[in-house]
Amino acid sequence: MPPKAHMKFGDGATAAPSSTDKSTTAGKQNPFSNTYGFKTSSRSSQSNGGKKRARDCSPKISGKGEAQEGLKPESSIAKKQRINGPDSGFSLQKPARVLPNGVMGKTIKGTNHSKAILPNQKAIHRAAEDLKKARAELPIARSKMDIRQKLRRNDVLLLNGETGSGKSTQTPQFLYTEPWCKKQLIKIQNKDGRAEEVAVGGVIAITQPRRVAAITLAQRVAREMGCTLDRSTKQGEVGYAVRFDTVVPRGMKIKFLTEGMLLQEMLNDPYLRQYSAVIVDEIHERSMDVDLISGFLRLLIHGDKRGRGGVPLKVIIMSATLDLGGLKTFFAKPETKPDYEPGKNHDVFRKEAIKSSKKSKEDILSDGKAPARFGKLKGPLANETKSLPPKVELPEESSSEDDEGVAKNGVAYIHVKGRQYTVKTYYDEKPTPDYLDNMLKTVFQLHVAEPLPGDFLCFLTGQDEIETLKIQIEEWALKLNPKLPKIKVMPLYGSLSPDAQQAAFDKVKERYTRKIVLATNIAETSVTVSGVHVVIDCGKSKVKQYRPRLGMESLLNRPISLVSAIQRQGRAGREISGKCVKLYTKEAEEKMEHDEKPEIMRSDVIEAVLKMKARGVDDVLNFPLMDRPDIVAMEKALLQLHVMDAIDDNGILTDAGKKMASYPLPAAYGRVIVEAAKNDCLVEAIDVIACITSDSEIFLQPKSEEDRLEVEEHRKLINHPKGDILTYLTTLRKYVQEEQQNRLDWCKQHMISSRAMKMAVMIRRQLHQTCKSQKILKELPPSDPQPFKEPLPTQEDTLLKTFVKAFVSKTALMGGDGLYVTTLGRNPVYIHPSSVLYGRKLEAVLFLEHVFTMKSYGKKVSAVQANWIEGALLGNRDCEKEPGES
Ligand SMILES: Nc1ncnc2c1ncn2[C@@H]1O[C@H](COP(=O)(O)OP(=O)(O)OP(=O)(O)O)[C@@H](O)[C@H]1O
Repeated sequence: MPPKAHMKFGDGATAAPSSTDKSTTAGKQNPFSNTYGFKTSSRSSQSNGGKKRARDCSPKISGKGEAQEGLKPESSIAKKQRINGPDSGFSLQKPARVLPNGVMGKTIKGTNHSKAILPNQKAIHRAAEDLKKARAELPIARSKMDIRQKLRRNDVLLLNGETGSGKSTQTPQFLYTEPWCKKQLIKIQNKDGRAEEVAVGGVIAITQPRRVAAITLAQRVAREMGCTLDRSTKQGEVGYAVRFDTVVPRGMKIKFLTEGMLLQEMLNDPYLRQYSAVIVDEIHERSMDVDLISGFLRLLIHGDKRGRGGVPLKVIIMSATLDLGGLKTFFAKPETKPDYEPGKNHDVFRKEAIKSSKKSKEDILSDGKAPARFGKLKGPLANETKSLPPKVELPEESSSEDDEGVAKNGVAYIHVKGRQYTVKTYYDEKPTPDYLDNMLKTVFQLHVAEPLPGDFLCFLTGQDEIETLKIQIEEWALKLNPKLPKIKVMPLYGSLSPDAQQAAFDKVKERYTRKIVLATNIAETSVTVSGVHVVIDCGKSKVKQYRPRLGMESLLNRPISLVSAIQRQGRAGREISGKCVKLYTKEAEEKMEHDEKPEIMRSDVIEAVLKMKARGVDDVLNFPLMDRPDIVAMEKALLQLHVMDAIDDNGILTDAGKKMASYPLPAAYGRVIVEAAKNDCLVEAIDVIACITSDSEIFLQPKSEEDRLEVEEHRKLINHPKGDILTYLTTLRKYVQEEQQNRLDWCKQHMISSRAMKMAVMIRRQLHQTCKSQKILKELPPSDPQPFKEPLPTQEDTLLKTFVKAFVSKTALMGGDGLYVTTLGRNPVYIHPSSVLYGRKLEAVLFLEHVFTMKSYGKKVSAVQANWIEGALLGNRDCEKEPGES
């Protein structure tokens, strides 16, 4: 609870809550204490439509107004909302049902099941019509013909446009009717040399770094095109594919999908035959998958097109913060001799980008006027400053075209200037050590000052911070002056259920309420969170870092890059002019790295190498990567794959390797599955892997001592003395022995994430099916619930040995000084407090994850035997020794 001394906001002199940290309170006295509320009518009368609405939304007025809104003529504000916002048009009419794409539907009498809603076609088309005007006003609309022309004459287009200019939603819609986008029946020669007729093209793929962006963009584009899109859609022009959720309707022309899904599709369709074009969106994120996709696309554009019957694949690369120089040379026709050097692009990009950022400092996002609300501020918002331009100019020669508009190097380029709405940026005056505390205060300062409608989107580093801040905001909100708008806090992070994620995007339904979305960087690119006017950026994010010395990956909290700062800022000003409040100084921004190092250069590349091999790349060292990791790292990955039997002595993918690559899992878990199939513990191994690779932690941490004692009591029944692997096995089996309707209670009792368990069950089902189709699982296990069966001690050891085989690099032995040292590298490692083995001294341990905080910790730890490790290192699968034997 916040300290009692906190006054209610609006109680008079000090509206800002007091802080335990006096230094951060200084200079942060709430400047709005006398200006909030609805009395100062002069402010409201000066306001724009949004501010006027704040008055309309005061409880008294809105109470009356809302009841009659459906009858009232549509106000100009409501009309504006309807045009710009996804749901606002219908919120006035109180439909009985709203379809997942935000469009009204009719319910068939006698049923209330959502699938039974017949979409009201007229309403859908009217919604699309209403959006037309807003679409026509997007900056990219002016480039429509140019984009079409360039792609008629060239196969590659680099499209650089500012955040919110309309790239993701409009580009595929400009292209799907193009003549080159028609599906064609083509005769090709198949592997056996025989002629075969295949369909090529007809669909445009557009990749997104994250599932939430793929789904929300698909829904928006469907709405703009006047078609339905939900899980029951059978016919329609727009679809999407993300893990565990694919909607691919008949007649689909545009498909949003995650980068991982496109790579997965390439396993079965290496020539991407179903596509006429692939749009790679947000390439600046430089995930490992996008780097691999870029390499494969380069091979498809410039290589042998026989697999596509000679039909070219168009490639469009898009970003607001695109590194153009390197990409131009990367995709250029080899015969034009671009000065592309694999593995060296990141530095080239960086130099060009920094040079360009320094060259031009005009504020392209700002309208140049001080915003009325912040004109006389003190404290963190006082230092109003102009934002850095997010664009990077393309070097002159690259746009050179012949008279027909054909780019000499095959790579066309378009820069879309401007965005629809302005964004004002504000910086902290001085650095603050506790960004969470700073965020909390800023949220309330702005809440008091900012009119409704106007939701906030706050960027934080991870789930824990988000959940902590959510509780704090909700506690503080209880103390607010009741005249102020209510607050609804919506978390948004990767491991939330899709429905919970979607809720953060929906317009808030409660009256006189401000939505405050607390997000990780999953909301950083591509997305439009409806209703958001203000972005608050903590300036940090969690970054995965490979530590070659330790041979392990860790998650580190780091300042974001300039590119991320621009993207975060770009989440404001999408439906109306906005503000971005940065919880760092202008100087700190100037010192930011231009961009994040590409993932492939800071990660263990074993996954990348396996993915390349599985997609037919024999010579991985010469695969065209924009940036190639250190040759030593690549060789190490090849060696690891060889040790795992994924590749043979000649570097050719083995059957085991093919299987490993087919699971949507890190290579080592794939290896566990292959090994478990041999050791007759496949079903058990799948249960454990499903829990571990669920997208959030299964075991929740008790928040109080009381909770801890209670949970410990319940968890005694699932905690296993041999460690976390067997604890996961017990947990999943105890969970699925419960009837569906009891599972939530069971999870609550054991403080287990019900959401994570549901995901684990889905992963488990997917793995059972894949293994069955690979014939390593004879039959699918009987469906749940099944009675709990404890494995025999020998079965437990077999399972642990199987994991040791795949994770031998993550084992440690007890040293003479009572500390664990890793088997490879001899580095000290400690058992993490979250492990059931915390504090135990054992002969040897296996840990599946590693984190580096104050110390080097192993997580998900199991007790193993030194001779199993030795056996695994020697590749001796049959190294048998009884427990306790020295
Ligand atoms: N889900 C949505 N709800 C409401 N408006 C949306 C939605 N998606 C897009 N828009 C509108 O369309 C505009 C263009 O969005 P789009 O995603 O195409 O831009 P973009 O150039 O790809 O931006 P970014 O580079 O930030 O991803 C937004 O600024 C917003 O006005």
